[in-house]
Amino acid sequence: MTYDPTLQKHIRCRQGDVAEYVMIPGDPARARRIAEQFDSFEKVSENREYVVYTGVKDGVRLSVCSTGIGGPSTAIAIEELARIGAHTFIRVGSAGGRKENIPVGSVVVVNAAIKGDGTSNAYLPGIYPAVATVQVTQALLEAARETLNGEPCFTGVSFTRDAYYVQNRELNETFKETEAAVSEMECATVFTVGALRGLRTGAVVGTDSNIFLAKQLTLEEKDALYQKAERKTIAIAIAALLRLARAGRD
Ligand SMILES: O=P(O)(O)O[C@H]1O[C@H](CO)[C@@H](O)[C@H]1O
Ligand SMILES: O=c1cc[nH]c(=O)[nH]1
Repeated sequence: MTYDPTLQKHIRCRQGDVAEYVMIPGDPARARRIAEQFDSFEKVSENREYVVYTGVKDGVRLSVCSTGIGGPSTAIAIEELARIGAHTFIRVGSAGGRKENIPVGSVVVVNAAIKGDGTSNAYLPGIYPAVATVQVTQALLEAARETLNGEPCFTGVSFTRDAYYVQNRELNETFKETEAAVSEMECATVFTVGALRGLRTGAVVGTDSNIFLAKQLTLEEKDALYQKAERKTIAIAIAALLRLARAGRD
């Protein structure tokens, strides 16, 4: 077998396999649903939590790579994708709403993250903020305006954390007074790895729950609302990447 130094250990992709513009959902099944929105696509690889598709949408080459749950596997995906040519990343995620005015099934463009995870802090000291790239956030907001036809789109900070089933009541209450809109497990890593490696990053999430709502829904009700939001997040992320690709990288 010929040795290919560009073959990446975890995502099992090599130079040429992925586009410069990549969507990075956590869930491998969502990666497939994203690729299905392209005009054409092929599965490039599948290994562990990583499944990679590359295709074309409106003449623009796009890829999608699932990252699994949490910072460690997400950082690996971004590092390896960047080594084979990707430079602009949009996380297309799910998240829990963290404000009473954010119903389940909402769309939220995340512009920064609280570094409550381990991975972002392993990359850069805690005092360095996790912030999305301005151009990517702008493109997401413009795409949301164009795609949602007047339906609401929230913007705010994500509380990124590692322990899904641990709630820190005190922090939750403190963050209620801030711009923290959602909680999830990858944005801080995405933004921090991007900052350190010279990559452009952004995020759009659909909410699948909200611990602050007085009336809690059943899992089935939440799933149904999330599915609708997910379709919107996918449309927004694709439209944003098309805008960014057409504008070129400055
Ligand atoms: O739906 P994804 O993108 O995986 O995102 C959220 O869902 C997972 C937890 O259920 C975590 O990865 C969290 O960040
Ligand atoms: O981390 C997450 C992801 C989705 N929904 C949540 O409530 N938390």
